[in-house]
Parts: sequence; structure tokens; C-alpha cells
Amino acid sequence: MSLPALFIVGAGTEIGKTYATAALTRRLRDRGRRVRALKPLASGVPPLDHPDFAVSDTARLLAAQGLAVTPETVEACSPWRFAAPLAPDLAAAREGRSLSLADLVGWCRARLSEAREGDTVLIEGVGGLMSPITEAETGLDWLKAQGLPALLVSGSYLGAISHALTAVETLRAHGIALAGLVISESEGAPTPLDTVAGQIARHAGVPVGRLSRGGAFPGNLVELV
Ligand SMILES: Nc1ncnc2c1ncn2[C@@H]1O[C@H](COP(=O)(O)OP(=O)(O)OP(=O)(O)O)[C@@H](O)[C@H]1O
Ligand SMILES: C[C@H](N)[C@H](N)CCCCCC(=O)O
Ligand SMILES: [Mg+2]
Repeated sequence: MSLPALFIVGAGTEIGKTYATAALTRRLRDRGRRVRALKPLASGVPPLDHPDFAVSDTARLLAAQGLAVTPETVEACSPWRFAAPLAPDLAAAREGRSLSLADLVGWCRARLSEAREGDTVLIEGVGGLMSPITEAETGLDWLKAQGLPALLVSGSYLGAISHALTAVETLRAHGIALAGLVISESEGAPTPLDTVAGQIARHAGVPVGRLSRGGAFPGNLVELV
């Protein structure tokens, strides 16, 4: 069975990965597709009963899937949650915990294998492409071990062009298939989204989509999933 599955990585943190993943989930569901959107590892997550949980990555992805926030849905989307808004290895250490890459990859594989024909599985990474996830490994190691094609999300802030292209080169150097690049418009960016996206597209060599503030997932990239 060939299962559409993508690993959503960021050129940095707080850049629009969750926004883009939720927007893609909504767009696919509008087309009648079944989507499972996962955020297996998350830091900076308040307890479920805290008002801020509503704006956590997990809550946003559950909402995009039309699912309520319950202890069960949260656990099924984000089994590794840490409170401190830090790299996951540091956030875990603050709680006297640790995580293993093998467990993380194994959990994701299990979710992929239980998906039904026609389902789309979206896995959001954590932080930037090479943010540490354990003492020894970064998000890049996770992506390589997972063996899924990547969808890269970048911003449009000043500096985003270099960050996006550096991430593209890193993915290429590690032999990771890159399905496309989403440029999520950064608040207060000095350059128009179209201009930044055009600059990135000139060098990236993969399809580039523009995601404006509050906008829908770019149509040219939906076709790739
Ligand atoms: N295109 C956009 N339109 C409106 N808001 C956006 C857009 N992109 C990002 N944001 C907002 O910017 C903030 C950071 O975005 P988001 O949470 O998606 O980043 P992230 O890359 O998933 O961060 P993390 O590394 O913590 O997972 C959020 O409040 C989000 O709603
Ligand atoms: C708290 C934040 N939003 C993310 N969950 C974690 C970002 C870790 C970034 C580490 C780094 O690359 O410097
Ligand atoms: Mg996120």
C-alpha cells in the first residue's frame, strides 16, 4: 500500500509548521481525504487543563482534524510532551526524563502501519531541522530514521531566504526527498511574501508555495500530497 505521508520540518522554530500542517489537514479534509496529523514530540506544552493548552500545537492539530481535546486524543497525537519551552532534550531533562530516538521512530511507524488505504499521515517535527531532540540526536536524525519525504516550512522574515536554502541544501546532502517548500508569511516582514518566495524558488529546485497571514494552504502544494 502506498500511503501519502509527509514529515513537516522547519527552517527554524516558531516559523509556521503547525499553522501549515493544520492548513494542509483542513484543505485535504475539505477534499474528502482522511488525514492523521501528529506532533509526536512537543516542548513548551502546558497541562491539558491549563487555558494555554488551547493554543498548543497538539490542540491546533486536533482541531484541524475535527477532534476534541481529551486525554486520549492528546496522547494519541503527542505522546511525548514536555512543559519547558526549550529544545526537547533540555525540556525532558528538566522533568528528570529522557526519550529515545528508536522509541520515537517506532511509535511513528506504528501509526503509519495502522493507517488505512487512502489515509494521509502528516508528522510535524520539532523546532528547526537540526534542533536537538535527544542528547545525541537532532531532528535531522529523526527525519532520516523515519524515512519519509519532507515538507519544509520557512518564514518570510529578513534572513529567511538563507535559512530556507540552508535547510534545503542540508536535506539534499543527506539524501532526504523534499516534496516542497512552504513560505509562511512572517508578521512584520519587510519584504512582500511573493518577493521572498520568488527568491527562494529561484534557488531551491523544488515546488514553493506561498502561505499568507491567515491564509489557506497553497494550492500548488496540495496537489503533491
Ligand atoms: N501564515 C500564518 N498566518 C497566521 N499565523 C501564522 C502563520 N504562520 C505562523 N503563524 C502563527 O505564528 C505562530 C508560530 O507558528 P507555528 O506555531 O505554526 O510555528 P511552528 O513552526 O509550528 O513552531 P514550533 O517550532 O513551536 O513547533 C503561531 O501563533 C501561528 O499561529
Ligand atoms: C519551544 C519551541 N516552540 C519548540 N517547541 C522547541 C524549539 C527548540 C529549538 C532549539 C534550537 O534549535 O535552538
Ligand atoms: Mg509547531
